[in-house]
Amino acid sequence: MSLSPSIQHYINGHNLTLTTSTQKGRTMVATEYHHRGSIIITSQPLATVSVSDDYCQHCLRQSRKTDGGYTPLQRCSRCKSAYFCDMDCFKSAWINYHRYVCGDGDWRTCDEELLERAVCSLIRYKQHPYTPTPNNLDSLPPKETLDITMEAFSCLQDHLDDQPAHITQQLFDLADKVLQRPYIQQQALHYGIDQTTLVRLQSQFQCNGMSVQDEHLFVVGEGIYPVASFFNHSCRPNAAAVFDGSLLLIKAIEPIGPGEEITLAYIDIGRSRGYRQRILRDRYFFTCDCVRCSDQGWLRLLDKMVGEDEEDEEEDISNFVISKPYSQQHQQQQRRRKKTDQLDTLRQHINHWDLLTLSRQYDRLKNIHPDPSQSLTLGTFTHHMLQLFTPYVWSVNNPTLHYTNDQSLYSTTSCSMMDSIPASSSSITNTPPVSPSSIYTPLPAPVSPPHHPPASPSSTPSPSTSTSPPYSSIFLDNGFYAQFDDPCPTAAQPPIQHDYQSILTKAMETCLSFPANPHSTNIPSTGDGLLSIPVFRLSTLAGVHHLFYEAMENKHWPFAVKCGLYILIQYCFLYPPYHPTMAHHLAMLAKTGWNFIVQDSIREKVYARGVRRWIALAKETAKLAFGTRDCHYKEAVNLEWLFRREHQLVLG
Ligand SMILES: C[S@@+](CC[C@H](N)C(=O)[O-])C[C@H]1O[C@@H](n2cnc3c(N)ncnc32)[C@H](O)[C@@H]1O
Repeated sequence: MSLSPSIQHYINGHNLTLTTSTQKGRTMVATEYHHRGSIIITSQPLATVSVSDDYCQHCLRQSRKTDGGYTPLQRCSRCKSAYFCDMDCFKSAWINYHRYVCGDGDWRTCDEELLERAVCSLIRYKQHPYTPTPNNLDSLPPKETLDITMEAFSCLQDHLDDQPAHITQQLFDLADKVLQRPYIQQQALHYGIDQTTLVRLQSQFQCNGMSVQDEHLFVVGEGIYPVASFFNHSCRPNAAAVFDGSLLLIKAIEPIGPGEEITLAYIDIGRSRGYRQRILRDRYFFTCDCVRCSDQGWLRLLDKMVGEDEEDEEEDISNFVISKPYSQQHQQQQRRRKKTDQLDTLRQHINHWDLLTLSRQYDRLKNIHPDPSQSLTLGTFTHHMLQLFTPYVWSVNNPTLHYTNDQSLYSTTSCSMMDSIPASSSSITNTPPVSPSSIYTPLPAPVSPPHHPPASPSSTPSPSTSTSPPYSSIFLDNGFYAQFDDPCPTAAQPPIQHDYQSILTKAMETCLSFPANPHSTNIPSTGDGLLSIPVFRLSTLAGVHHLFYEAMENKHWPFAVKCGLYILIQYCFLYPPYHPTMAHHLAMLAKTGWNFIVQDSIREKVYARGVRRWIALAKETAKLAFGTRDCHYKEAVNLEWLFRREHQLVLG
């Protein structure tokens, strides 16, 4: 379907263009350079549904920040069941939808409410068509007016012909039900909105709907975002959707050059290949051919490495079946027992993992490898991969980060932090651990070219002869530099590749060379008397996630730090370095690490280096993934300030 001139103008005004391909349909392509962290375009919702009473039903914010702090949500005084930020949100919600359903006592499914809301929006638009003001036509970048949202909506793909018959029947049933609502019936008839229209709408929702997330990546609602729906999917996307309330922002998580397609991930890319393919096929009706899914793609080894997690998926699916036959129940019991056993084994690995010894042993100047004849433990896997990944995965990706041999690591006079110091922190004299409430942020269900020229072998300092190791710093572009006690890539051992793809490829090949790869039938012992576990597998990651939250709740920081480090390594494989999920995890790791060293007044320098690294990476990643107004960034700035202020006290 061809696009109207106003949508074309809107898209072109954001340095984008829509091309068409036979394989993917419309494809959003950059016409200019979009730098990493920039907002490519925003998208207004046509309709949203909040899935929790903790969020405003209109703007999907949890509570609104005012000068006096946070204002709690207000309950509708009539129905006492709907919550809103304030009178403005309440009035808008009332006009759009709430007035029809307030106090009617009916329970609606999410799909049903979304359909009703969308139909109400359509009717309202037909009643009051939008007239553009000259201002809107001239502004650059152009604003998303209501007619742009509605026009984009009118040409969304629907894949109605691809729907199986039984699903189409369900769509017809719901369409019937919604058309009988008194507040829809007459108006729908008047404007020619019939059953077929509603069936098509639902099919459009299926392949264009988006989950709305809060700043902690919790799903808080579902929404239809017509402009954002022009973007295609990739399991290695170069852009990500983040939300400011109900407004969707598409952010570049990679530098995107003119002519490059801009892609989002429709599903969690932390899931297995089988899971992703199934959802993309059943819900979006296509087979993904991205760099991770295609046999020729540079990331093709990843899914081989992390394996399938069919068991977990089967469990997810069978939880929806209310009455299960005996054999199914028995199978479920067995699976639960297996899961408990798996968690016990993981706990043993983590308890056995000596963080201090392994941190010193796997020093980046020593070229220590785990024994290739024995399977990896969680600890040896994590420390071995840490050598390859951090901070190199970030530094090769970001031209504003670079290395130096500056040795003024602990000097508080070496740079000005004043711009970043939070006003409230200046009076702190004795720093407590970071408030647990700010750290209990559950994970979601459950981010180029080389910038460092390869060094000639002769320029690589030898670890054994080097008296002053080539420690490195990373400069952040706001004038502050966060220094890393890590050798420059040219000096690090095992050798660091000089571009992102090579780092990941090398890491995947390294992992797969160990006997504990997920496809080994006969996994040897770990050499530590521990049961072998498939360390790179997604089911192991899921287990460690579980233990991470458990440890944070119990304020068991050393245990939590180890889980957090392992999860970080897995995320380095699964997510691009500036992906929101990565930023969120780094923020938690930084807080966990800080609590670890502060609570027990730990003085080991190797720990301080680690914590400083996580804080700096959390700040850097949050800034680009979410922006500087986001809570992750502000928390990292606070932590950074605390760290610099307190490290003298903590470390002596
Ligand atoms: C949200 S729309 C994206 C825009 C769409 N290409 C269009 O023309 O409107 C989702 C649909 O686009 C197509 N699509 C998205 N990503 C794709 C991909 N990586 N490969 C093939 N088709 C894709 C599928 O048909 C999917 O159902």
